[in-house]
Amino acid sequence: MMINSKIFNIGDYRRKQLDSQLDEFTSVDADFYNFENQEGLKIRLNAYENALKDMEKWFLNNEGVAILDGTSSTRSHRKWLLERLRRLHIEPIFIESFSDDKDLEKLNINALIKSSPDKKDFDFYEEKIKNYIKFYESMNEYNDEKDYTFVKLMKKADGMEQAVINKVQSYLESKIIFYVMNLNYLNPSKVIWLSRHGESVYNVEKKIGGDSKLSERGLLYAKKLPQLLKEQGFDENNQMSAWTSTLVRTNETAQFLPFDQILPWRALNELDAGLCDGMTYEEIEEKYPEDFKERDDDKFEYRYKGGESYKDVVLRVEPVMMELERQSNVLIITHQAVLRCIYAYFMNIPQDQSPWVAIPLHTLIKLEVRPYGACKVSLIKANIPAVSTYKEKGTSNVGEDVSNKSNSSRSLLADTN
Ligand SMILES: O=P(O)(O)OC[C@H]1O[C@@](CO)(OP(=O)(O)O)[C@@H](O)[C@@H]1O
Repeated sequence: MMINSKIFNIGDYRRKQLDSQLDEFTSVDADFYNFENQEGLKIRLNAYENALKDMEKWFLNNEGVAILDGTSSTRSHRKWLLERLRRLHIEPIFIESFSDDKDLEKLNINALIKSSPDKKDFDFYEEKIKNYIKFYESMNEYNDEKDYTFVKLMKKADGMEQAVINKVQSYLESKIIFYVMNLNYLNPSKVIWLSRHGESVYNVEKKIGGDSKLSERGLLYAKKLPQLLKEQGFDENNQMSAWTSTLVRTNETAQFLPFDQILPWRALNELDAGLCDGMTYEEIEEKYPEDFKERDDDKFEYRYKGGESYKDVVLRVEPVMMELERQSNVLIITHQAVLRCIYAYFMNIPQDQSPWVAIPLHTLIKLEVRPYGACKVSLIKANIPAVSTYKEKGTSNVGEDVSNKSNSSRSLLADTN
């Protein structure tokens, strides 16, 4: 949403603190979360103090949204926190998520075991939750919190889903609430599949933009795509949908998929190259040398004459990202620039670097999204030759066939978090 933001995770501060106190880090046990455990309470308050100090420093140089990621499940803690924040002239929104659904609890714990830096033990998390519940005071039940800005999201085992929103006072707050209401916050793990369209006639001719058909090799990729998904364990009984752009090359790539739903989105169309649409990079360099350089210097912000910038694309794909937050088992077939934006969102890649991520043709990308921001990437190569459409900074060369080169410096970072 183009809003600068930073996460301050209380668990990280707690771990840092304990790490320095102990010779070898041993994670806390579940009793640490018992509010009668004075030692545990002290350590956690201290972690909050340290996070707030860093947050204050961050706000000196940044405008935006700081996310204080910690549990504030009692009225007294929230009161303490609110006072501390107001002293720093920071106005908080509290976010509460509530569920009494045991199946969801299990799902969450199992996901945590995979990716949390704390104990990898089911009983530990069950015990920790029990300790929290003992002292839990929900936000909308107490009059003394009527002036707090908060959103409480509820998902009950009986199927009831509700949101309570209190005292929203600014545009930014309403944007944040819109965002969190769209998050599938209680279902922590999911798989998203990404792919560029098959090689297009324009890709072969080194032209950008346009609305050309697939090349012969591109069509081979389209035919192979269902098999690639199957080999990855995609189960035809699972409800799976593909989202494409409205352009011919992505629709042709999706044509052999045995899915119930294939949904074309205009928002997934390729970055609009405006006056340069249909040209090669060499032609652009020759005809508009200043623009060509300007784009290389700041590719994220540069807007083609009569066209778009990467920044414009990020804003335009927002509805797709919001919908994606709710979904799992979606295959998105789109274009080089749009895929970079989507990939950067999940992989936390800084804006200025995102337009330079190499996303090769004829490669299926599997993203396993997990809590703690960890995301596992696997690249599944179709082994069908294709040109490269990657343009290095400072040159106008593209077109080399890189489909069989693995681990080249240009390939997208695999298996990072
Ligand atoms: O931002 P750069 O690196 O120019 O990449 C975007 C370009 O990628 C291309 C291919 O060169 O996309 P596409 O995936 O639709 O084939 C162009 O149409 C588009 O202008």
